[in-house]
Amino acid sequence: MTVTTDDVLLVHGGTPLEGEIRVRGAKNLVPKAMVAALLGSEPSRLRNVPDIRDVRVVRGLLQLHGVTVRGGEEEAELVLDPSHVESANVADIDAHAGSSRIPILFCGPLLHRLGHAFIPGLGGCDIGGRPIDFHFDVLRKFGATIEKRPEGQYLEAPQRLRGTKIQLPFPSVGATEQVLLTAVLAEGVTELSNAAVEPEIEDLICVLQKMGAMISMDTDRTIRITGVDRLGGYNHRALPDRLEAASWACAALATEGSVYVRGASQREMMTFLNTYRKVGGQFEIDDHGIRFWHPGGPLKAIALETDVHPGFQTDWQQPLVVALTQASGLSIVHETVYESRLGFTEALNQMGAHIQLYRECLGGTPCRFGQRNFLHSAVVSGPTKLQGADLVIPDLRGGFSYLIAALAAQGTSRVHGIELINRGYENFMEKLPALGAKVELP
Ligand SMILES: CC(=O)N[C@H]1[C@@H](OP(=O)(O)OP(=O)(O)OC[C@H]2O[C@@H](n3ccc(=O)[nH]c3=O)[C@H](O)[C@@H]2O)O[C@H](CO)[C@@H](O)[C@@H]1O
Ligand SMILES: C=C(OP(=O)(O)O)C(=O)O
Repeated sequence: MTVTTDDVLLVHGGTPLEGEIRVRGAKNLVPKAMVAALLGSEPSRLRNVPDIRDVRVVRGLLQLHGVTVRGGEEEAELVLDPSHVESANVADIDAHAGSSRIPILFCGPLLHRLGHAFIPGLGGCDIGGRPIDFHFDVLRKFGATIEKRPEGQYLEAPQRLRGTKIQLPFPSVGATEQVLLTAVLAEGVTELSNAAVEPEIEDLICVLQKMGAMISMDTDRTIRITGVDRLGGYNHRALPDRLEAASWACAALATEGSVYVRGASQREMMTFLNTYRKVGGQFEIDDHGIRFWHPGGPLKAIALETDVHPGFQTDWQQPLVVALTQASGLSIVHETVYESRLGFTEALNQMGAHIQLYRECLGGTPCRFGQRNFLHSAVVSGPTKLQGADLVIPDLRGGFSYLIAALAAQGTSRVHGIELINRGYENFMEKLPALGAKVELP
């Protein structure tokens, strides 16, 4: 990884985080709702949009495809007008290669509108192989053809895409969204089984329904979509970012502080809240947010298994592991969604944590990774005193976890690669000092 000095944050640890911050719309919904606007024949309004890099990347991609994107009347509102997509002269799409995972979701909307699509190489966090085979299998079932080219994938729809029956091998969030964004304008009915049902997917379904789509969700992970001929625009307030909210909750716990997260919502965080309580963290919910705090005394070790919704979300795992280094006893963490999401613990060990990784499934449920030699289980023994260190951010949540560890540690840490955190945490450089964190740019 290339590290530049202007991408470094000095963190002087040992001060509890105290105060209030606000979370806006979810990183894992907002960019997809923006892509959905491409399906409409009228402008859409998206509210509660965070100023994060993944949103800026998708804004750039949409503009490249002829969508006019401007601020709305409300603060944090975007108005997306797709009237000129057909006449857009798409150039320089390669500049977006590696920026995020969202370009793959342009396939369905572009195939419907233009009959073809070009998808550059994808980015996103390096936490596993992250193949896109389900996406392409799904698109072929709708009738698309796909040609791999050195600079990306070229897709064509020789005729109108047709609804189909699909069973996902794993409830993939991205592949479920791919099906939704493609099926809504396809001819006939699509039945998707083993779908992901994360809150951000439900919110995307709400967006599509507002546009005129016909979608029903059964309790057994089956989603049925009846294609329509035309979709309008939407006016939607994005659901709050439950992942960012949980990150601040873990920061409060690990630094023995108290943080009110304005905008956090209980419904999407129930599983996290139960786990937080098991560890010994406390929270109080009101109509506008959730206050999270460390009540004093020892935290409790727990057994934790990540899973698809409604299980414990994998993106909550890394920040919580930092808090578990402060719990008394042995915590067991079994990561079942991404095969390489525990590598970030090596740096925590350099700070004084005791975390041992295992290839076996240490949770109650054997997962896809047990037989495949991946270090995907961890035993965290605590409590351990953390010391400041030189840290290089490996991925988005791992990066925020390093900030938490540096804030909880004695002494000063140099955290390299902080720009990556802007992908998913709005204004974190302002939020940290607002909570009393002693941070400075060198
Ligand atoms: C932008 C966004 O919303 N990112 C989220 C999304 O990622 P993303 O949509 O990429 O994650 P998926 O749910 O698709 O991935 C889950 C698992 O399925 C596998 N898989 C996925 C697609 C595929 O074609 N083939 C395949 O094997 C992946 O390698 C992984 O092991 O859901 C993840 C799981 O909740 C979250 O951690 C990410 O924050
Ligand atoms: C894994 C994540 O995101 P992405 O899919 O965008 O890499 C994340 O938000 O933790």
